[in-house]
Amino acid sequence: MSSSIPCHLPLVTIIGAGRVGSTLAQRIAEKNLADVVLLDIVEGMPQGLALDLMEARGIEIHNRQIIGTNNYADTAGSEIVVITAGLPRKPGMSRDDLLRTNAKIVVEAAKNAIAHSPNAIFIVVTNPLDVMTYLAWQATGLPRKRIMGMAGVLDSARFETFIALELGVLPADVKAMVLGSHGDLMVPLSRYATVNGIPITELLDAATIDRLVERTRNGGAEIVELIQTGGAFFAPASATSLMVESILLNQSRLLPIATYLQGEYGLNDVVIGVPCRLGCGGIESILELNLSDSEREALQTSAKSVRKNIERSQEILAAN
Ligand SMILES: NC(=O)C1=CN([C@@H]2O[C@H](COP(=O)(O)OP(=O)(O)OC[C@H]3O[C@@H](n4cnc5c(N)ncnc54)[C@H](O)[C@@H]3O)[C@@H](O)[C@H]2O)C=CC1
Ligand SMILES: O=C([O-])CC(=O)C(=O)O
Repeated sequence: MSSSIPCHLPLVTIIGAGRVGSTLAQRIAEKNLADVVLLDIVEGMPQGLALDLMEARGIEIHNRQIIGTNNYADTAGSEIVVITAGLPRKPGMSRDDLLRTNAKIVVEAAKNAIAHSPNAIFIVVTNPLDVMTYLAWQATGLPRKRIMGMAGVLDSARFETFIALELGVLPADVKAMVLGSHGDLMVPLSRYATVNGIPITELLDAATIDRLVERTRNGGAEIVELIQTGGAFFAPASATSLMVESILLNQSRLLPIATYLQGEYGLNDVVIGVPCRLGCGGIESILELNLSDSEREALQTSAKSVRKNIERSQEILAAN
C-alpha cells in the first residue's frame, strides 16, 4: 500500500545532556513533540539517560525515540538544535563568570551542529546567555530569525510565579514580560503585568511590586544558593520546551526572546531579550513596545553590559 503521508517525525537535538538538557529531552518526548538526540562529551552518560527515558515510554504513553550519543553525525537533519552544553555557575559566581569556559564550548557545539543540520533553528541556553547566543550566531552564520536564546520566558515565568504567590492566584492567570539581558540588569515590565487583564498596579502597592521585581532579578541566584551544586533546571527546561513547541507547532507565540538586534529599540549588533513572534520559520517578527523613558534607559544599560561582554568574548576566542 502506498501513502503520500511523510513518515518523518521532527527531530530535536540537545547538545549537553546535563540537568537542563536531560530534563528538556524528557519534556519534549513526554509532550510527544519530537524525537530527541541527546549529545554530550561524556561517554556513556547521554546513552544511559536516553535508555532510561526510552524505558519510561510505555508508562508515559508515547512513542518518541530518544537517542544518546557522543557523535554529531547522529544529529543530522535536526529541525531544532538546543545548546545547553557548558558549565553552570556555583554559589557566589555571576553568570558572566562563565564566559571564559563556555565561549569555546558553545562555538564548537554550534559549528559542529550546523555542519550536520544546515536547516535547523537554534536555541541557545548556555550562560552567559546573551553573549553565548551572539557567539553561536557568529559561528553558524545563520540569519537572525533562526538563532535565538532562551531566558525571557524563564525570567517572565519567575516574575509571574512571585506575583501569583503574593496574590494567591493561579500562576497561569498571571501574564508578565521580562526584557533585556539574562542577568542582574534584566528589565521586568511591571507596567504590562496583569492578572487576567487586570494590571498588577491595581492589585499591589509599589513597594511590593519592587520587591517582586528584585526577587525576579535574583531568581537564578536564589536557586543556585539553595542547590549549591548547580542552577535551576526544571523551569529552564519548561521554558525551552515552550519555545520548541511554538516552533514545531507553528504557534506564533509572542515571547521574550534573546535575539540579534539591527536597530530595534535603538540597539545594534547586540543580542538581548525583546518580544518576538515565534513560529515554524523561527522569529517571525520583533515587536517594538512603547517603553517609558526609564524602561528604555534600563534596556540600554542592559545592552551596554552585554556589549562589553561580547567584546571580552571576542578577545578570549582570538587568544585561543
Ligand atoms: N538561559 C537560561 O535561562 C539558563 C541557562 N542555564 C545554563 O545552561 C548551562 C547548562 O546547565 P546545566 O544543565 O545545569 O549544567 P550541567 O553541568 O548539568 O550540564 C552541562 C553539560 O554540558 C556538557 N558539556 C560540556 N562541554 C561540552 C561539549 N563541548 N560538548 C557537549 N557537551 C558538553 C557536560 O558534560 C554536562 O553534561 C549552564 O551554562 C547554565 O548556566 C541554566 C539554566 C537556565
Ligand atoms: O542562575 C543560573 O546560573 C542559571 C540561570 O540562568 C537561571 O536559572 O536563570
